[in-house]
Amino acid sequence: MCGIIGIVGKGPVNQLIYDGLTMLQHRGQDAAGMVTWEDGRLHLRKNNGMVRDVFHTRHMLQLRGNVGIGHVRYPTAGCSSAAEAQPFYVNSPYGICLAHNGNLTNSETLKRDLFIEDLRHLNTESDSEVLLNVFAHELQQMRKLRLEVDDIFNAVSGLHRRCRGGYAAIAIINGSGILAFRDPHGIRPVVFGQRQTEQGTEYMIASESVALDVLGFQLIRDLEPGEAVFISMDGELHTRQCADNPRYAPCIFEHVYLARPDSIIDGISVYKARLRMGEKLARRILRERPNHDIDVVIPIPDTSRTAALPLAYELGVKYREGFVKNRYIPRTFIMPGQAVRKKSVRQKLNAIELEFKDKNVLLVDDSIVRGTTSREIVQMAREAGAKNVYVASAAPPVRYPNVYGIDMPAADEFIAHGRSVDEICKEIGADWLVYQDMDDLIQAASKGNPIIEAFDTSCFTGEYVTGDVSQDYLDQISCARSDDAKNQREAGEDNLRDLTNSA
Ligand SMILES: O=P(O)(O)OC[C@H]1O[C@H](OP(=O)(O)OP(=O)(O)O)[C@H](O)[C@@H]1O
Ligand SMILES: NC(=O)CC[C@H](N)C(=O)O
Ligand SMILES: [Mg+2]
Repeated sequence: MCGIIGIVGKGPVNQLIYDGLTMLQHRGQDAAGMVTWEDGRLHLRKNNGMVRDVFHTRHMLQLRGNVGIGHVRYPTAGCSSAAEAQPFYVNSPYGICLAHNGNLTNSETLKRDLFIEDLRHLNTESDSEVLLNVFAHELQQMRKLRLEVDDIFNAVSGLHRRCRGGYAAIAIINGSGILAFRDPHGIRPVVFGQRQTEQGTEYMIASESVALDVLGFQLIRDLEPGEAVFISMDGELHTRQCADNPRYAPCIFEHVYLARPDSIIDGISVYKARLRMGEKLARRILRERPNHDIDVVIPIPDTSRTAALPLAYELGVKYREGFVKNRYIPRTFIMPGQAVRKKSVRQKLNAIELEFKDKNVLLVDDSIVRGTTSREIVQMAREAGAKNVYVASAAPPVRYPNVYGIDMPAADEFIAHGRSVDEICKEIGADWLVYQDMDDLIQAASKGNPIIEAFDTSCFTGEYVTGDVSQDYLDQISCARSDDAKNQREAGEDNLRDLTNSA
């Protein structure tokens, strides 16, 4: 769940893209990048780090032009090296840069095809470089010096036929304009909007509408599954459905955790969806424990706060912010490696003792994945003097890997894997644990837009909307991307760097 952005403006776009990327920072904290276009030249800056660390004044001065794209990365493929930061660039045909949110599930096959049949070299392990090269190859097939809009859309159709998985992407094609497309299930989000200036209309495309709001763009709409939007360098907008069998099935985890609450995704207010999750969870609690003895509801900041408030209200119990969040520690779930995640939960959250002392507290989180947060937090609540510690999760147990752009590759890393709810409760050290029902979660999201009848719920149900995720593939990613595998790889990379330095 990286963040992507693209702007065709009437003046310099570097500061707009920088500001937009900071609004999408919650989608990727590992690396950031931006490319701008100016009279046939592409200016690129990307590196590991948060947006504020990657772009310094000297870089911003270089990022000239009225058209550009940007990316914040949370790796789901390859490694976390700066070489895999995005946008990626390919010089032929035309000069293209691409920023990708999602994960391809057939990238190994595509890599082979690209090398053997399309004679293309890939320089990293990133699936996004694969996506860019597939697109570049499809465009090259047109054999045109000057591209027509239909050529570009036909290339996207060709890409849809070859690529599998989740992908929302924005590309800049030298001399032509900016293109965005969304996979045929619309798994990852993309919206576009416009704003009027004295020089004419400016267009913006982004992962989440919050980036448009803050930069003063009005939301036009979401891209539909399989659809593409193209905005020429001089600001003409075109859209086309490019997939043969598009079917809406967006990722429900965007509504649970990934997206900001002030975004609207596929016509659904994420904020309202979370409020409904809280209400539904309260009703479940009342069904299971009509005579509960909860004294106070305490959210686990940040994401669960939206759901915890209506939950407390429905229960008729006080809502108290018993944990204070250190605003300088970012999201822990998307940090790379268990040791840093665990340490960061302690640095991030601190208990206010008086809200816990001698009370039966209900701690509310949006989701429990590896259990890093809940294990620590339950212990902190006890240390703060709580009498009984209950935990409620606004999403059902996460038991299956995600393969569409969330880095949850190894089922045995999830606390709910192979455990009953009672066993999970024991594992996190709580006195009682309750999860949201799957149907309630789907209703909480779909009520915002009844047109969307299906969601990708794979991490809860093991049903993958693309219908082509084999056990073999799941075994492969578990092997390649588990925390252990990453640790080993990173140790190897350090050795390599040392060797390189000493050479
Ligand atoms: O069970 P776990 O593996 O710990 O994952 C789940 C936790 O991680 C996320 O919080 P995070 O700190 O990433 O971000 P937030 O501040 O947006 O809640 C999420 O909101 C849960 O609290
Ligand atoms: N989280 C994402 O969307 C990741 C994009 C891409 N698969 C990468 O690893 O860089
Ligand atoms: Mg959290």
